[in-house]
Amino acid sequence: MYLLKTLHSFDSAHFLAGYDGKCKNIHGHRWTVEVEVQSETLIEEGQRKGMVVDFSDLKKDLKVLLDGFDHALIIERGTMRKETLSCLLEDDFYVIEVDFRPTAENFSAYFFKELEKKGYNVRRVVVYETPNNSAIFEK
Ligand SMILES: Nc1nc2c(c(=O)[nH]1)N=C([C@H](O)[C@H](O)COP(=O)(O)OP(=O)(O)OP(=O)(O)O)CN2
Ligand SMILES: [Zn+2]
Repeated sequence: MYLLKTLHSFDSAHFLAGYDGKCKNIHGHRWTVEVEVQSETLIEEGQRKGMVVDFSDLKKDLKVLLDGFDHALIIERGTMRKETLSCLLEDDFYVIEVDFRPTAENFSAYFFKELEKKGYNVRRVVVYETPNNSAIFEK
């Protein structure tokens, strides 16, 4: 089995609603996302001969996906008072609402599925919330 690995990072703020501790407050991370794709075989012809996928394509797709979250405030839908959210949006802050609690675990599953939608045979996605703490979603 061939495995290819690449990583990319983004900076964003989040908070864990209902968390009993400091993570209930809005705070930021430099999230680093490591992606592994797999294949039993290599491409046999053309520019990508001898490759699982072209690193350039994988890097570009991962960057597009992650850059969408860069410098955003990521909020689990329904966990911020409507008025507060409206004020942030009116003042032109970049806010993204997601349908999951924004933990490293949920992000790893989310990025895994998004990359699968783009056609990659994804083996594993690791999301580092800090250099020491990471969550993994794998097949
Ligand atoms: N299993 C998980 N546990 C926690 C997650 C998570 O995504 N998955 N997330 C958090 C918070 O987001 C928090 O920011 C992490 O804080 P902490 O563990 O305290 O990490 P630090 O490195 O910032 O800790 P210091 O002790 O301040 O260095 C919590 N748990
Ligand atoms: Zn956090």
